[in-house]
Amino acid sequence: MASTATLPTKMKAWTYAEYGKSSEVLKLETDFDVPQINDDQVLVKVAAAGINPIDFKRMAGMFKVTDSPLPIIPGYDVAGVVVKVGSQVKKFKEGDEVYGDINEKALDHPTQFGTIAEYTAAEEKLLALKPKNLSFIESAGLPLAMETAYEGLERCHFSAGKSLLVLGGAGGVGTMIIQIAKQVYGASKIAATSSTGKLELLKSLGADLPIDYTKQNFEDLPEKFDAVYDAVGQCERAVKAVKEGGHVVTIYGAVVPPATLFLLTSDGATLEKLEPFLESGKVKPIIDPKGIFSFAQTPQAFAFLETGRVVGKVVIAIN
Ligand SMILES: NC(=O)C1=CN([C@@H]2O[C@H](COP(=O)(O)OP(=O)(O)OC[C@H]3O[C@@H](n4cnc5c(N)ncnc54)[C@H](OP(=O)(O)O)[C@@H]3O)[C@@H](O)[C@H]2O)C=CC1
Ligand SMILES: CC[C@H]1OC(C)=C(O)C1=O
Repeated sequence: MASTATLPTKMKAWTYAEYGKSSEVLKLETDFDVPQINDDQVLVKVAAAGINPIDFKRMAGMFKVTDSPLPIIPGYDVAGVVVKVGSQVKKFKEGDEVYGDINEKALDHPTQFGTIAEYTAAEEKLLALKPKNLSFIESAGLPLAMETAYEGLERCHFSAGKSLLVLGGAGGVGTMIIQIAKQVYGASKIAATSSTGKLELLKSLGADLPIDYTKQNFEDLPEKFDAVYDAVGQCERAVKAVKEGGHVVTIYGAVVPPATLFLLTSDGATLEKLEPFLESGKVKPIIDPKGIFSFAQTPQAFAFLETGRVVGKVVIAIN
């Protein structure tokens, strides 16, 4: 048990005390309180933090009604080392290398103390042991996007031999949807959309039919799909591409029946379920070649993610 004397009481953290654009409100604090942990939580020394669009949407105040109080440390995804465990914690001990999305419900009072900091706290049920073959940086980019990809396929009742259309195949979620549909579920055929320069990436991930949305409208194709997973907010068009009796899920924007919108539930058990596919390399973390930033470069990391053109993930190396 680390004596509390060996743990600092203050830490560096990127925070915002008002809602707004990341370029205007993000500030580096050097004496932020290290989070106190509850009995069912662990304290993690952060090695890397993954950022997601929810981070800058929340920062803009899109979800302030159900948010935690300001000032907020952004960041949902973490990879790091357990340095303290609560009295009820069973799964982890000090020194364990862990990762996860620290907010069980993305919009229901996400924690004030996010992951873009030297330390963060999380319920043990939201975390899993980091896959041994992946670095902290590779792992930090996985949790929220991979859990969203998996949950959406589950909600589509996806299964072996079925066909899938992915709208937005090159992003953090889309790159996971393609791989998981192929490697975990055994999809018979995967079509996915991106702009011209990312089509080869889609094929490398397992897409049989990459669709260049700058040249083709997927809904005009004669082929229809057992499931359509919309990760870009094109629900009205998505429902035109599904087979009779098929399923359409969306994770963003207006919902058009029979599609359904869902918000992911963060769960360490999902990470554990997918671990064999990560450790075997069948499912790989996809980080944009320009997507790794230092702690000091956090504003630049957000600026890059906010372009909406990222391939896979953006990750911030912290320790
Ligand atoms: N409901 C939920 O639980 C969740 C919702 N989300 C939301 O889902 C969306 C996707 O998240 P995430 O993958 O992290 O986002 P990213 O920022 O990683 O997505 C970037 C990618 O989107 C692609 N893209 C943008 N527009 C289109 C388009 N019209 N057609 C096809 N591809 C497009 C880009 O490819 P290109 O440059 O080729 O256009 C780019 O590679 C976000 O709005 C996010 O807020 C995410 C996670 C959970
Ligand atoms: C309503 C979708 C919202 O929730 C998450 C996690 C996002 O990224 C969103 O846009």
